[in-house]
Amino acid sequence: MKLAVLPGDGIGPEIVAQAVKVLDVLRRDGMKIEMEEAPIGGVGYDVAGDPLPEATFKLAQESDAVLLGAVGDWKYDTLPRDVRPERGLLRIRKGLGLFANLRPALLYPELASASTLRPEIVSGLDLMIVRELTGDIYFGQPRGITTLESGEREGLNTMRYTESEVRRIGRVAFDIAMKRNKKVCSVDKANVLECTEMWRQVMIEVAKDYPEVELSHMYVDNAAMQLVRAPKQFDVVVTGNIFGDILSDEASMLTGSIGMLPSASLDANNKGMYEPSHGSAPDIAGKDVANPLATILSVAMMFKYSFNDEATYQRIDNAVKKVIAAGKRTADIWTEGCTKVSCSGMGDAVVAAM
Ligand SMILES: NC(=O)C1=CN([C@@H]2O[C@H](COP(=O)(O)OP(=O)(O)OC[C@H]3O[C@@H](n4cnc5c(N)ncnc54)[C@H](O)[C@@H]3O)[C@@H](O)[C@H]2O)C=CC1
Ligand SMILES: CC(C)CC(=O)C(=O)O
Ligand SMILES: [Mg+2]
Repeated sequence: MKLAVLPGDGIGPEIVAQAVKVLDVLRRDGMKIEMEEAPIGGVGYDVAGDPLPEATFKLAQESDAVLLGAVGDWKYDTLPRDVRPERGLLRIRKGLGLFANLRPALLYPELASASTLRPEIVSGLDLMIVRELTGDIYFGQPRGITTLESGEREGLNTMRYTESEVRRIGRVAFDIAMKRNKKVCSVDKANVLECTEMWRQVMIEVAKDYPEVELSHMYVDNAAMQLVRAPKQFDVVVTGNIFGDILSDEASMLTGSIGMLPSASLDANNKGMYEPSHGSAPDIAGKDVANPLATILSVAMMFKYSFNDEATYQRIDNAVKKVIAAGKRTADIWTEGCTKVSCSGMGDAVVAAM
């Protein structure tokens, strides 16, 4: 298999290096994996004047899967919007048709004490956020900052979905629910946003093809509250791009840290880009302290979702479980009595456990 490796900015290169170590173990054991690195985000802008250089996009298109670190740094905030690092990320997602973003929030039992919630509220937590990734307010036109005739500025974004976009992410969520606990909660703001009122109508229509699955609906403000009140009421949560972005960061803290939340971004044929749910964390970049487990677990997801290789998924996941059970923790999930390890130390520990 050919993988495009896009480390990106901030902690991106540090965490991706640990995931590559894991891939190297698989290679050592006989798996044929070819990896090619390319710039994206701020680094892409620095070397090619574009946060998604043409050669990077071509490599991603021609590869069987993409491994991405993260993009962004405060130093690019003054650039014109079209060349900011985050636009490179939005363009590669859209360009590759990666409309389905799976973000599993799963609590490893030994990390209950690192969760922001009491152990009895989170123990056994295993929820799957299915976030639509190529529509919504992140992509809707018109957008921009303009000056009105009155002289004051107006900032504008457009929340927009077509029926077919909602239907296809709905199907992804219901298909996943069929393999889990047959429960889908669709999160919207249908009481005030027409875009999401249509979202709700379509989810109800999709549900008719899945009579075994129980569909519920929740407004996003309530969902944000319920996630920290009683998160185990959820199994599969399906929602739009912006709500899913926000709720998945919130859900990550139930598992101990955003450094624990992997993700798969899939197209209609399960070709995918695998990336941690967090950003480039400029505040800790270059210090070898970031948690690489979300990225390593994203590699595990790559085998499960793009290569249909459950055994390799399990091998990586079990190695992570072993390391956590052995008490090794990066700073973000460290609690009293555990052994603090660096980002590279965590990568080495996972490799040893494999
Ligand atoms: N997928 C991506 O590439 C994303 C990029 N961004 C970009 O990242 C930059 C920073 O954004 P923030 O809002 O600060 O979000 P962030 O997710 O980068 O960081 C938020 C907080 O979580 C911590 N954190 C994140 N990942 C961690 C890890 N693996 N281990 C330990 N701690 C970790 C950071 O140190 C920070 O305190 C911005 O330029 C933003 O646009 C933000 C989110 C996603
Ligand atoms: C930079 C954003 C568009 C990405 C983000 O926050 C995410 O995908 O979680
Ligand atoms: Mg986000």
